[in-house]
Amino acid sequence: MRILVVGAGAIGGYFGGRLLEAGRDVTFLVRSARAARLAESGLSIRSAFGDVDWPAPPTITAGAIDEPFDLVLVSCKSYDLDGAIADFAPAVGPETAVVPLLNGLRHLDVLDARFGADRVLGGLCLISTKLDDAGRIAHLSDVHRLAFGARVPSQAKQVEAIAEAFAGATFESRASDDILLEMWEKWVFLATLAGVTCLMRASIGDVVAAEGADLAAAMLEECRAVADANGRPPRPSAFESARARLTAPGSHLTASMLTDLERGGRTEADHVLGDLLRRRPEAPAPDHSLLRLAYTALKAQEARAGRESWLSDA
Ligand SMILES: NC(=O)C1=CN([C@@H]2O[C@H](COP(=O)(O)OP(=O)(O)OC[C@H]3O[C@@H](n4cnc5c(N)ncnc54)[C@H](OP(=O)(O)O)[C@@H]3O)[C@@H](O)[C@H]2O)C=CC1
Ligand SMILES: CC(C)(CO)C(=O)C(=O)O
Repeated sequence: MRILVVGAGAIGGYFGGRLLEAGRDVTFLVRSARAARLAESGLSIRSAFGDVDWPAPPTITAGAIDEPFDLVLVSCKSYDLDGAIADFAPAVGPETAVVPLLNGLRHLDVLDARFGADRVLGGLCLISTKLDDAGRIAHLSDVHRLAFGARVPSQAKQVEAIAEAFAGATFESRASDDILLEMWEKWVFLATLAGVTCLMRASIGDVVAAEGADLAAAMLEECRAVADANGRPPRPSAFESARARLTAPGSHLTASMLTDLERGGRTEADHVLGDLLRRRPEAPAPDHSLLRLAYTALKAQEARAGRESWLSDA
């Protein structure tokens, strides 16, 4: 199976690197700066499950793809999706499976519109990784799970082939019977985690220590209500596990969005929080929900960063 990993960042670099390590046929679609760094320093993963140091991993840049791949793993940020789609489109042929690993759900509509829903499977990952200053992938948690699954019955054979390709790599992979539900469940959890940890600029344990566990639980309820209204109520076990993780004393858990926010870079606020707000059947009036507060806080930081960079350019 020829696998194209779109982006060799925190997620693509981790799972792509693990697949390379397991001997799979992997190529990374990268932009010029990342291509140069990978050519010079290689792909490095630092993880409790074992490090990877892969000198000069196979890379390709936009414009050089001249035939379809069997699997395209999409691992860019949501705000780069349109550009990435334009770049990897030549890799998608009639038999290609596109598996996105982004948080949220809106990307499915975007990918469906470009490639057709029968090309686009569902996917998600549970892991915490970031690129360190040297461009290495730092794996920060003791979890590295990837789930994928068919959204239409005709994708069953592709799911089998992907399961076979992923088996034996150093991460947990699983074909899901209801990947859309799992994506909603992760979104409900993640939107709360991102909302709470970005608003408070602190870990879950810090928020609990400040007697804010009830706020996390209340935001989780707001997110669950959106999933319910969209016909995808989280299963009780998934919801209870989310609530326990979001209110756990001493927990170091934060969302990857907090790392982006603290770096002063862009965040996926629109994709993760804004899209959830948009999917509410009816907004309260006036809308003083916690979800809107968290979204507005992130958008205000974006506005501030834009204004400050405009001032420093002037
Ligand atoms: N990090 C985490 O712990 C987790 C992240 N996620 C989700 O995974 C997704 C990816 O996040 P993450 O890996 O952290 O993000 P990163 O920013 O670390 O990586 C994204 C990569 O995509 C690359 N990219 C963007 N556009 C293109 C393009 N046109 N061609 C080639 N490469 C491109 C970027 O390249 P360049 O270097 O050129 O900018 C960057 O290296 C997000 O939706 C995130 O929410 C999900 C679970 C956990
Ligand atoms: C919650 C977590 C760490 C799980 O993978 C995540 O998806 C993120 O922070 O972006």
